[in-house]
Amino acid sequence: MLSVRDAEAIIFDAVQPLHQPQDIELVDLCTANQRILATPVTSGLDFPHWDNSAMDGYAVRYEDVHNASVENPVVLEIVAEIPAGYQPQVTIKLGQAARIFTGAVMPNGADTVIMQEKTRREANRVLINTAPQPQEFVRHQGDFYQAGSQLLPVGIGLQAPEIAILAAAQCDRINVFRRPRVAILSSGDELVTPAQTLKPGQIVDSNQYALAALVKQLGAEVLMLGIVKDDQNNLQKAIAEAVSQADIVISSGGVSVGEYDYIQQILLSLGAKIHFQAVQMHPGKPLTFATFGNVLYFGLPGNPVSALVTFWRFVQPAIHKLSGIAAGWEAKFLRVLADDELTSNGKMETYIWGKLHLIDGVYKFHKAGGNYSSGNLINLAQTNALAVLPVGKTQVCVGEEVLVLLT
Ligand SMILES: Nc1nc2c(c(=O)[nH]1)N[C@H]1C(S)=C(S)[C@@H](COP(=O)(O)OP(=O)(O)OC[C@H]3O[C@@H](n4cnc5c(N)ncnc54)[C@H](O)[C@@H]3O)O[C@H]1N2
Ligand code: MOO
Repeated sequence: MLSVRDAEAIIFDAVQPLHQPQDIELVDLCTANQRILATPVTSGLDFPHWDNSAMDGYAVRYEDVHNASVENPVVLEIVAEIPAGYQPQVTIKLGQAARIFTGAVMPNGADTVIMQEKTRREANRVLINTAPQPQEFVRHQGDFYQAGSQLLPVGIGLQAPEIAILAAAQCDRINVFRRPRVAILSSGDELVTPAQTLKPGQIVDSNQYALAALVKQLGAEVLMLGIVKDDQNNLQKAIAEAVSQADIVISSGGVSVGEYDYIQQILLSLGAKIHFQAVQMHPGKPLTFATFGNVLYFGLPGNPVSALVTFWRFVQPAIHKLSGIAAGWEAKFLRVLADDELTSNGKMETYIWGKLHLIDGVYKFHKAGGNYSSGNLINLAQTNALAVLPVGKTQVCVGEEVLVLLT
């Protein structure tokens, strides 16, 4: 059976990131958070724009103060006060200083700033009682970056620091990649919506709502296509429509070997390339992955926990890669200590849901209590990680290191 690692490689290989010109859209800086930059950003200005003070204090000539000490303070005449935001009009001559504030432009003649705490003010004179380093507390024009230098490359995720950089560079409209469009449908005659009255044998479609929440959290657009009955015509129509509208189609249910599990046949009849139909993992073995050109199709197992585990392990990284991010789309694993004994039959890569607790600065994995069934949603609530036992590993003891996937 296909290993999880090989399945992941097949999926990544099939993902074509949204890098075409038609995938680029212009957004306001205020709505750019979490978007992916689509064109590089270059600075039009040096930063800092001018030589300026890094402290509230006095702008002086180093040659005046380089021998200052508590025993031999230097007395300078204050000839100007320079608040931030103004162009100084004076030139500081020998024996002179300017009162200056953090961020204010350095006046001509001055090359060093003495911080306020190292001085004593006496009317229009200042006593300097410490020798500074040459050019101390002056931020020089272009120290941080120069006009023409690239500030941000294509493919990075925009968060607070990048947004600050864009604002400082006066980029108030930014090219980003459009959000991936993800269509979700649930298949099964037994399914009803949460609002419908349950008849004997029926089950509420919870997968669609959970998957939609996960897709939205990743910043992608969701198209909820509802419940599709296990009828070949209905399913064929629904999948064809989903493929025409979306970059990724996710269905859940109908992928194992039951008589009514039509999905594989339908995918083939619609011209899909089916890459695999099972993965050596538990839960989640009956996972189908197919492509229609650049459109990805994930047929997730119907069992609610299996649907979420396969989403976290495979669909989430695929959405990340598709979104145009340049690096770091892979599933993220942490090495932590097990706080419970974890077991597997050793035949499948086994995913055990639970919670990471931070104890004395060390993350410990505590498995969820109750019944571990891929049909039982209840103990998945409030979990934040999946411990992963590789094929062949049947037991992880308390205190042993284990790899966890953050969810
Ligand atoms: N003979 C075999 N039977 C099964 C196998 C197998 O290898 N051989 N694999 C089992 C495993 S493992 C899983 S997982 C399931 C996957 O089955 P399907 O993907 O075909 O899903 P369904 O049969 O449609 O449903 C399974 C289960 O999940 C419930 N379900 C389905 N959709 C939803 C939904 N949208 N929201 C909530 N719950 C849903 C459904 O009612 C069933 O209880 O197959 C095993 N069988
Ligand atoms: O692999 Mo299934 O996904 O156990 O319920």
